[in-house]
Amino acid sequence: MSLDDVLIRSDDPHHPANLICTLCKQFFHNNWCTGTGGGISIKDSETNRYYLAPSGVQKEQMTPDDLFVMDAQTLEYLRAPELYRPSACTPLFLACYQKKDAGAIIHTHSQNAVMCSLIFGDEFRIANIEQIKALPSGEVDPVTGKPIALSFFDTLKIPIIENMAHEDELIDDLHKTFAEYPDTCAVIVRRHGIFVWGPTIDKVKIFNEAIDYLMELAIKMYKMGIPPDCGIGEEKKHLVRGTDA
Ligand SMILES: CSC[C@@H](O)[C@@H](O)C(=O)COP(=O)(O)O
Ligand SMILES: [Zn+2]
Repeated sequence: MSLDDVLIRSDDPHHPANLICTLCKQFFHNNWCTGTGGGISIKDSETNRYYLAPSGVQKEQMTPDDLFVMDAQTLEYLRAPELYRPSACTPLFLACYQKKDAGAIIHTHSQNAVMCSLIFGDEFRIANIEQIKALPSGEVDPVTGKPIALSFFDTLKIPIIENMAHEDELIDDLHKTFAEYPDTCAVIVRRHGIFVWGPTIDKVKIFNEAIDYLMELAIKMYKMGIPPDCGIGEEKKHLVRGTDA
């Protein structure tokens, strides 16, 4: 096998080159990555390489041959398919790798993220919902060294930044949210979608699914007049009568 092949060929379904393609197919069917929008980048921790999708392609139709591979140390491309440019989101993915020590990043154009960005101001908030427990609090257990999840009684807060004409123009606001929300694992981009990151692709997939569930629920609560971050038992006094049949 040539070096080019070695970078992307594996029988292991969990190899980053295979996983990016499999997950993008799944995300297409969730309406998260359609019409070329959205994408995934995964770091291979063993080889210290970033796997990146090409730009402007139907993400659900990608094969490992279409992927870019970058050396995480030198940031040089080890593999760059001639036909393509790397994803426009590459600078944002690199920021998550470098500043958040991410192992993978998922970007979707989820309509739930877009709707929440229209409903909320600078911050998406939802509280006291069981699914919140799938998300990290940012704290680490001093004894086990493992990350501590949010509690049922916590409020999930995700910053919302304004969209720009080009992805790379989001970089300053992304860095600002890293400073202002050191514990967040996601940023919503208004009228655009969401970026979610975490230590491994398995974790990021869980975070993205949990956040999307919570955004969908928040939209339903909002429609019923219930503030998504209202306290337990407070919902009844907000409920818009006659719309809950
Ligand atoms: C439908 S265009 C979407 C892009 O502008 C971008 O936001 C995006 O999500 C994917 O960019 P890409 O360069 O194709 O990886
Ligand atoms: Zn996008």
